[in-house]
Order: sequence, then structure tokens, then C-alpha cells
Amino acid sequence: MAEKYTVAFQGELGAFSEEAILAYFGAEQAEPVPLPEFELVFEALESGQVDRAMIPIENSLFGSVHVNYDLLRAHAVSIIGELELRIRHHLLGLPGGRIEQIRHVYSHPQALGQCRTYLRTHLQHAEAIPAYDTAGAARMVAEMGDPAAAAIAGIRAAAKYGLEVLASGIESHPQNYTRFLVLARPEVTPPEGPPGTMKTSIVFALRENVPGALFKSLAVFALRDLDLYKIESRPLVGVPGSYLFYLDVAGSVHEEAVQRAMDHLAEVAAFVRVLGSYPRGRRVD
Ligand SMILES: O=C(O)C(=O)C[C@]1(C(=O)O)C=C[C@@H](O)C=C1
Repeated sequence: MAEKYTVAFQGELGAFSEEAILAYFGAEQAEPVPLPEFELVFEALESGQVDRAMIPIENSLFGSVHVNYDLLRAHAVSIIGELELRIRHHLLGLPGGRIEQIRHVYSHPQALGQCRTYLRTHLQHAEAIPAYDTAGAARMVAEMGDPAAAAIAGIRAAAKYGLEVLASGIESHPQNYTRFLVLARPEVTPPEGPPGTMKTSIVFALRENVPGALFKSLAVFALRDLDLYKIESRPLVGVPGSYLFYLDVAGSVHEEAVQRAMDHLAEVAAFVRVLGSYPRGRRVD
């Protein structure tokens, strides 16, 4: 049998991030390694303790996981793949419990955010309490043994911790997908797909006091007909009012148009780093 990759993720077994690992690598090829914090996930990868990491980066209802943008910039890792996973949330309680009894709902802040319409309309009488991951919230509810406590988590967590589904599909819109990034150490060569199937993620900062600097930075891509998929800005720590811009652009750094755009960007920006060039991810329903 081929050797398995050890793949770190933030959370506990039964979390959506574990599901993303199994969907991307296949159960035979990956050994998920749960860790309590994102920082520890990046450190485990950098130090060689694990082979790969899987991190959520954005959700189609609740938006970006900002902390992971900051950690991508702070650590020597690169993006080698991505995956969009359909997220279905369920309200989980003790077997035999009823929704009217629930007074406390525990879950990951992203999951609480993705279900806020349901919480507002069906659980006005309950308090939403952030937990560090969905599966951990389910385990806690099972351990507490309190019929007034519920968790929001996936179906795998329900099965794992013996909880009952009190309401299913409670996300605010059924088109609920979380995009995950697959990370490796920088020396790992990502798979290279045919032209038209690749994507490159970069981070850059603008030169100060240059009028039109952001426009000029983005023009390097438009001039070469390169599509931009996403732009995200984060504070540049230590320089209030300045930003780091994270960009996802069509194409691979091995394609000439992208190479030329990157050279051009290096001329107009204060700093540029390629975070990874990788095949565009598939959607898993
Ligand atoms: O708590 C989990 O199950 C996770 O894997 C984390 C996480 C996230 O951070 O976005 C992953 C997918 C869902 O969007 C909800 C939570």
C-alpha cells in the first residue's frame, strides 16, 4: 500500500476540515492530524511534523477566514491545491431532546454565522456560544448530558458523538460551500494541470504615496487578459492605514502571461510573494 500523507487540520475528528481532507486525498491516502489552533497547524507543517495541512479560507455565506490569510503570509508554506466542500449544518442534541428545550447552542463562529437566520427565527430563546470547532461542540454537548444544550455540526459529528438531529439543513442558504486550501512546505512541487485549469495566489503591498498604486497593480493582470477570481485586503501590521492585498489570478506561474504580469507587478509594488500555483479545485457536494 502507498504511504499515507499526514495532514494537519484545526479542530477535532468529525470536523468539516477532516471531511475536506478525506475528500481531497481519499481515505486511503491521508491520515488526518487534529490540532487545537491554526497557528499549530502551520507550525506542524513548517517543522516537518506533518506532510500537508488543510485550512478553510472562505465560505460562500459568511466570507473569509481572515486569520488564515495572515498565517499564510507569516509562514514559509505554499498552496498546492484547493477544494470546495458543501457544508450542511444540523442542530444536534441529546437523543430524545426537543428544540423547545434548547437554551445554549455551541458551534464554531463560522458555523454560527452560516446559520444565523435559523438561530434568529427558530432559537430566539437560546444563546449562541462560540466553540473552537463544530465537532468539538458536538462532543461537548454529548459529554455535558444537558438536554438544554445543542451543537451545530455536520452529520459525521452527530454519528461520532451519538447525538440526535433535531433540525437538519439549517444553513441560511443551501448554496453553502467552504473553500479549503491544501498546504505543503515550499519545496513541494504542486501538480501542474493543462492551461486553463490552474490558479495562482499572491500577496503584495503597495508603494506608499504613489497615486493610483492599486489600480496600476491590478492593471498588470488586465493588460494580459488574466482573470482575477478574488481580492482580499488585510491590515499591514505596523503601518496603520496600509494593507496587504491577496489576489487569486487565473493561470500558473509557469505560463508566460502570468510570469510577465508578476515581473510587472514587482516593478509597481513594494513587495510581492507567490503563495502558490495550483490546479483549480473541484466542488464536492
Ligand atoms: O468546525 C469545523 O468543523 C471546521 O472544520 C471549521 C470550519 C471553518 O472554520 O470554516 C470549516 C467549515 C465550515 O465552514 C465551518 C467551520
